Amino acid sequence: MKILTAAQTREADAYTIAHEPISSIDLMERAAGALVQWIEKEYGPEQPWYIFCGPGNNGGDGLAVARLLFQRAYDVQVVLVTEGQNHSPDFQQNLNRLPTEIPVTRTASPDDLPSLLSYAMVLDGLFGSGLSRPLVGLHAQAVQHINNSAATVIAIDLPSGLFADAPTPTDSAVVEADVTLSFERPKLAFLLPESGSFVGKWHVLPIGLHPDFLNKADSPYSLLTPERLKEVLKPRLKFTHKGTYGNALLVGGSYGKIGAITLAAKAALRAGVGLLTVQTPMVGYSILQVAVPEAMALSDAHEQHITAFPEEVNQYQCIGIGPGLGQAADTALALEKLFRQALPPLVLDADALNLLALDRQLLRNLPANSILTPHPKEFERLASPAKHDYHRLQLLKDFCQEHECYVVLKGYHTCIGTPTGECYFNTTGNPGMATGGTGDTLTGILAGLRAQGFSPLDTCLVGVYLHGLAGDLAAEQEGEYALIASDVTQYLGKAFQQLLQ
Ligand SMILES: NC(=O)C1=CN([C@@H]2O[C@H](COP(=O)(O)OP(=O)(O)OC[C@H]3O[C@@H](n4cnc5c(N)ncnc54)[C@H](OP(=O)(O)O)[C@@H]3O)[C@@H](O)[C@H]2O)[C@@H](O)CC1
Ligand SMILES: [K+]
Repeated sequence: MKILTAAQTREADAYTIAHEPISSIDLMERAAGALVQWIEKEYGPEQPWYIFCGPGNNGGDGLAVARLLFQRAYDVQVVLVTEGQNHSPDFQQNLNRLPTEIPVTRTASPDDLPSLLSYAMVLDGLFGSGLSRPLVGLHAQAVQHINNSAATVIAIDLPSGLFADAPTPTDSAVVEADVTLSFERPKLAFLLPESGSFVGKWHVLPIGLHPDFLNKADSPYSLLTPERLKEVLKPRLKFTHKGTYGNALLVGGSYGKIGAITLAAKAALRAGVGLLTVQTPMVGYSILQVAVPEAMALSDAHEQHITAFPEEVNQYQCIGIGPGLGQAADTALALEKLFRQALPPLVLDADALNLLALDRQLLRNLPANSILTPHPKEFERLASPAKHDYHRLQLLKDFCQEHECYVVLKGYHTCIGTPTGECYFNTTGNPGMATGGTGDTLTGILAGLRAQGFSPLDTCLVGVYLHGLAGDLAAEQEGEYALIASDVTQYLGKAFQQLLQ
């Protein structure tokens, strides 16, 4: 699902009005209808609803919703924060249509703002995608007033004060929503950590924007949806054997960190790889044989860390390097030597990335189409420090293009960058997965899939989605607090089943 900018959304709006065709006021009515349908499903008419409206079409949506909820016997009142501003035509028309029984507060100063009880519902229709500058004065005070209350806040389209696709200056006033109901597509701001925290749970409400426009719209940003993955992940075929599903090599572990490579190994097997070999330093050999009997073990000559990769690397269809690897000087030398050979596809994580960051020549020799799985700090060591989330996205696109690689930038909405400059945001996963070892399981999954012959892009898309989904299924049983990396691996089978259904 392509993510559109605020400007593209306006174009989609205009295109729909011209080509469906539909009048602008009817499109607003359709949007309001979608909001009300969602609200009716989730909330009964018991609580008082305070509908905050700004001067533009976001406020117009709020007014239309006020009328529709009133018709459904909801207890609604409207709070206008439009003093001294021109109303948009559709706002004005919906104000004219507002039943006279609905109380309307026209706010001229903060004293006019109604007190909001904890059980009240706030519908935030102050500003949407037409926000042109940070909120100040009475608008900012209205936002603070909402944020200081314990009321449940539902934002129309996006939380007021938040820019849809550009950095919102820190300490500017932004509504802290519990729920955001976004028309047709999510906004880029929802998917990034600095802005996404204002959004709460978000849902996309289709409002029938013209498919011709949506299909043609050009955007580097997409949301990962299961529909796309179902085309990639097929059931296994009759008469196949372990040779059909690839031979993966995982290299990592060091004294005290054999657990990391063990976690990766288990996940690679659960991801369906045909054969798995794991190379660890000597200290890991017995541990691995006991912990993962399905894998073959290779021992490095060194007791505590990796000093050389196997000679015959081309018998493998993918090499995953990094979990627990450490940053010893002779490990770095081994990596350098490895990169001088013709190699099967690579998945690089953790200390393999840190070694790349320390040696720019090594980074320049990175084989094309490698998959890198940094968290934001590791990524910034590889690229450069980011001033804000949007800057980090730009760095991601630049880095993937420059090094012809795929970067899985891990986070709440993990973002997969590609050599062609596209970015795919994941929607599975939960804060329970913010715990040691879940990154190692991801490396294992990716190496396992890549060895089975999935393209680097499909490997990233399927692997990242499944990893998050397994975490979600695990959290349903274990809860987010108690979730550990092994649970993710344990639920990987169920995640596959869900995706294959
Ligand atoms: N496309 C769709 O899918 C559909 C979209 N729909 C809805 O339309 C919404 C977008 O509406 P919109 O363009 O009228 O913008 P909106 O956010 O209401 O505000 C604009 C007004 O605010 C003003 N203003 C801006 N910044 C300000 C500031 N800092 N402080 C003070 N004022 C400020 C600005 O004035 P100006 O910048 O000119 O001073 C202007 O008057 C969208 O989010 C969705 O809810 C649906 O109805 C139908 C389908
Ligand atoms: K809003």
